[in-house]
Amino acid sequence: MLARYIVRVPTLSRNLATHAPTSAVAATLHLKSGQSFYGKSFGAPRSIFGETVFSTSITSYTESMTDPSYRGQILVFTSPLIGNYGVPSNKAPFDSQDVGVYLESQGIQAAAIIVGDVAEKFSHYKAVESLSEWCKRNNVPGITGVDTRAITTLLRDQGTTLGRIAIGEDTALPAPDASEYWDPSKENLVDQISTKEPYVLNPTGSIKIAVLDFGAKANILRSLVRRDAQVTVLPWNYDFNAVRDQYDGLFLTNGPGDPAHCMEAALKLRTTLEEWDKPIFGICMGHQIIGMAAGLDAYRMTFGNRGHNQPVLALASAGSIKAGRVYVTSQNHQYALKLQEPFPQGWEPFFINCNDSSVEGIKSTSESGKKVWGVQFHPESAGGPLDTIEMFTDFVSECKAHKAEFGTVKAAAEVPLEVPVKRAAVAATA
Ligand SMILES: NC(=O)CC[C@H](N)C(=O)O
Repeated sequence: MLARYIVRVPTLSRNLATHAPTSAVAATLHLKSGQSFYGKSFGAPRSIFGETVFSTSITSYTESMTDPSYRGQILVFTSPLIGNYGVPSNKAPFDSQDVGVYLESQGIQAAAIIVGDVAEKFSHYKAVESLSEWCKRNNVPGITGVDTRAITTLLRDQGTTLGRIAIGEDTALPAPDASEYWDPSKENLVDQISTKEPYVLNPTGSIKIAVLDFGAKANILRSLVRRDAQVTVLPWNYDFNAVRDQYDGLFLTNGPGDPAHCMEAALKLRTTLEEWDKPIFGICMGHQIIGMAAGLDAYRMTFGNRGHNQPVLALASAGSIKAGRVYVTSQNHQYALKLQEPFPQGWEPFFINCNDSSVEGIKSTSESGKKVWGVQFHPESAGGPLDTIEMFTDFVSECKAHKAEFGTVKAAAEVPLEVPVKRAAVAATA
């Protein structure tokens, strides 16, 4: 009888037995601005360079670290204890209904992580390894035992700063010269991470959405697939205009680095906006590209916004979004669109950040006759709140409505495939 009152915690006891303690190997974070922070190494014993940023998220370190937008960045977590629920398996069955991974991409994207106190013991029913073991397997270094509040205060005041993580023997070396620091914002990180070849997810979906991949988080693709969209993922600089009429909508994803490297995509999108009237939705980098195509400028913020608690005020209503409401959002960005007066013809601000008044969204005006939205935050969360997840439903519904009214027109690119067959058939019967 009593057995049913006994709570069983099998994963806890198993993990406690298998988890190794943090090494006593020294690790140092050097900042280009001259400060150094001394702690202990965990994860891979590898010295690296990167751009030092902080995130105020309390949970979801696994999702943040696999978010391709963190590529090249040394991620400082302000939450003092990280790792206590371990790391789940990243394997998900590739059944065309899902996207092949459980987390946000194949592996860890951040260059390194910095935590106040890494949890050596972890407990979660899905956990298969510790944060430290996962970092080691992915060749990603970590530092624990440093004052992350001090680092965060510095970064908040002086802005995102280039950094160097020195591990073990390298900690005896002097801090690098300013000229030695690697600056990821000088590189086209999107080109490194974007798919090289187009591929299709959920081929039986009821509407066809093309996705320009700037470094897509898996949950963006999942959020479309789960709304019954057939998703064609295209390289970031793909000539979408050549095939656009095969699709019922266009989606532009998040992505790492400076959006200026993606001007080529923004210019192509300008043509799309001029000549194509189907729904378009962009998130984060995708939103910045839409803004640049619309004629807005993007600028580098001091320390950006990274965290899962960013309040944004809706300035306009559209679909599930109601003007005047505040939504709490998940964010990870360093750049933003400049608020300008007046806004380009046919466009209006959609959301504004309640903390720093940065532009959080833009949309086409109702007079423009278009259905185009971009948001700086992440409605798909992973991690973070789902306040704005219905924006995906809004987008898919708009694509379906457009298709119901006008149908999907076959593109010129498809014609050569069909025309010879039809001609041959006609010739044979003549
Ligand atoms: N998450 C993103 O897409 C970020 C966009 C861009 N890399 C920025 O930092 O602003």
